Amino acid sequence: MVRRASSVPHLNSSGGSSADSAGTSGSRRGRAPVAGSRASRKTPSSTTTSQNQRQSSGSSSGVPRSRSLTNGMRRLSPQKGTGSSGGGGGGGSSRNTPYFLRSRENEIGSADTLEIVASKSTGSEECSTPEDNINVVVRVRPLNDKEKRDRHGSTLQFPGNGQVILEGNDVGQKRSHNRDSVRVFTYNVVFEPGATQEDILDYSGIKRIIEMGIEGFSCTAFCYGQTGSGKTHTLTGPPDLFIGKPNPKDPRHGLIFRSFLYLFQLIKNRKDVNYVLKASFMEIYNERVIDLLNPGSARKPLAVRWSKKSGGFFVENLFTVDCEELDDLLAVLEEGMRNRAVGSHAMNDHSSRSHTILTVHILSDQQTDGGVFLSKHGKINFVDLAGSELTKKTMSEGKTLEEANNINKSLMVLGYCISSLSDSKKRSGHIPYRDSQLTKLLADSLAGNGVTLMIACVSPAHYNHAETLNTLRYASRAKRIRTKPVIKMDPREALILSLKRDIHALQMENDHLKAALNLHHQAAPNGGAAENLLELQLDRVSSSGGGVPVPKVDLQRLPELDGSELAELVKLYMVENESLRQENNHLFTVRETILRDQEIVCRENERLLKKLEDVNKVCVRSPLIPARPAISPTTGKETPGTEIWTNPEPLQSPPRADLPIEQRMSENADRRTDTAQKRIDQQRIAKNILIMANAFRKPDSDLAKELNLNQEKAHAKQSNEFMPE
Ligand SMILES: Nc1ncnc2c1ncn2[C@@H]1O[C@H](COP(=O)(O)OP(=O)(O)OP(=O)(O)O)[C@@H](O)[C@H]1O
Repeated sequence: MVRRASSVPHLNSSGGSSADSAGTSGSRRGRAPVAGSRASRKTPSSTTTSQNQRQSSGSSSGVPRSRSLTNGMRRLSPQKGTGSSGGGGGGGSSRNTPYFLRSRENEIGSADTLEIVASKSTGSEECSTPEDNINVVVRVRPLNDKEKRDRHGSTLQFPGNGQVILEGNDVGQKRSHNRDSVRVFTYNVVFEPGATQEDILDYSGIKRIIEMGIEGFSCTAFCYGQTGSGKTHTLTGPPDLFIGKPNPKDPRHGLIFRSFLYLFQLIKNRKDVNYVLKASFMEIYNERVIDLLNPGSARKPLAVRWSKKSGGFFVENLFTVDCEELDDLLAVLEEGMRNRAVGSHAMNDHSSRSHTILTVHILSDQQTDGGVFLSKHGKINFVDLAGSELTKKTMSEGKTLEEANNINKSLMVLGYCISSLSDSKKRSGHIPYRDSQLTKLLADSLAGNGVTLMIACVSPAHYNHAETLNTLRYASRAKRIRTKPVIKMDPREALILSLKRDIHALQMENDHLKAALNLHHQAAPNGGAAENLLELQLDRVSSSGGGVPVPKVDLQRLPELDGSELAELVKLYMVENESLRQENNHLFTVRETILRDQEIVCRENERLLKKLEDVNKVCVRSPLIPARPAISPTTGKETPGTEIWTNPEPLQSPPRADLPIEQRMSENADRRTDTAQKRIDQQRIAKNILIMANAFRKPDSDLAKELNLNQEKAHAKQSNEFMPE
């Protein structure tokens, strides 16, 4: 039986355009004035809207504002497993660990680690990033009441490290001895049955997806799994949340609701960017695409077409609603949830009978430092797939059976696509996207230029062993798929931005090197040959960099420039760029010389230390001569006589196993970025130069003491920097 909302209030339409039609190129968009609330919003910012649509939009149930919602979110701290979960039976080692386990490999790139690299040679409009694997996490739901009543045990164990062990299906005495039937799967994160909805927000990688959506990437989060495994629960929470006015503080709210809060939080903090949000919500029911924001009484299906311009499929005439406020996005979610096709069968009272796709388009305009405007169009798809089902088990018949067949068929096509994409040999061949509406619309997320998170939902119960195994295999295959996320932007803007970035980076590098060398210059005013050498080098550097004129352009007028002027500007930038590069090369040569000198001094230093140690030993052995005061390797202060000099102990980081689990988890996630690495390198260089400069200044007798202390401090500081923040 299919239940639907009887009345369907309309929301603002984007003039019947497709989801793809929310183009961005070159246009300026001001942020629409923030109206008091969803109810008070009368006029859509950029769309034609009929009167009844506006009224309906205004009449949607009110939800409190983002501020109060955000405040209502509690901070997560690792929790212990509850007895009620029933999952993870026999897992032993994980019983008292947090529900989420460590991430195993690279997580999907975050907005801040993904450097935008515009293709300068072609002026391509795609700012690309390195290839990335699809991020796959697994969520295991708790045993439900019926399963507990029927005494279904758990078939899953959680050894940690992103692993899940599926026991054999041969329930009974042989189970634990039959090693062949035990399978181990590894994912980025595994959420055990006790994991909360907030855990999924915090640890699944969805936050990065949202950040990247804001940065202009095309992102997708989708839930896959058998019927009743918790997909809808994970994405939206239980269905009764959407009956009447939802309580924003309800801890059962799913990932979509929480993602909206996070999205608005991020947007609020970016005062330098103008954002325009639009949303659409559709379902694929029996291979027909229905607009959940405007299903109409006949639920007329919409056509899925190929767009030459965007190089992807899109749904024609899909409603796209302007969302100026959080409330508007929440209204879209509520509306779609009310209109989607839900049915009941033996395994789930509220089974989704369709695949749903909720898309949030994020259009942004940002003025860069140089006055250039950047327009980007990111989007985030939340996909709730209908569950695969064994019709014998669900006892589907009639309409429900037809739905089940369509669901299984489209999931099978999705499976073929995933399987082909995960196989490096088949990947370049034919991928059967066109065989189902679902795969057409997910094509970009799976193989294209998007960033994708797959949440595989499974049941721990023994009687679902086969389905759980299927899902885990499906998820493992998906994990092997590699995508290459790109930001689409205006080619002119991309080229100029990229050149300006290069110049900025080179200038920083240049300034830093100059500062480091000057430091030495000041530290050794009466230095000898080395100082002269440095001065010579610096003179050479400044004379080589001085001849290039810095282009002066009114960057506000950049869009008005014609082709030749623009080409001239680009040429100037490139010349400046080249000159800075040369200057930096010179500076690097100077640095090399200094480092070589430093090495010589270090060797001398070691020789002196050895000598000092020998002298100390002799002093200690002699009953007549009191031992010389020694220098503490840790404090650098003199210590009483009997103590002899010892080389400092190497600094040791604490054993990893002693760290709490969230720190072990963050060790992977917080791995050092290239920028951080560069910063550390720069600090290291500066420190070395300083040490050497001081060494030149001091008389020989102090050399050993001074160098040793400085090196020790530098070492300790560097070790600290290597620890995750
Ligand atoms: N992690 C969980 N914690 C508590 N209850 C859960 C969890 N996951 C699922 N459930 C409950 O299990 C039942 C089935 O979940 P849900 O409807 O989300 O499954 P589904 O995978 O979306 O199924 P279908 O494919 O049939 O739509 C619901 O009653 C839901 O509240």
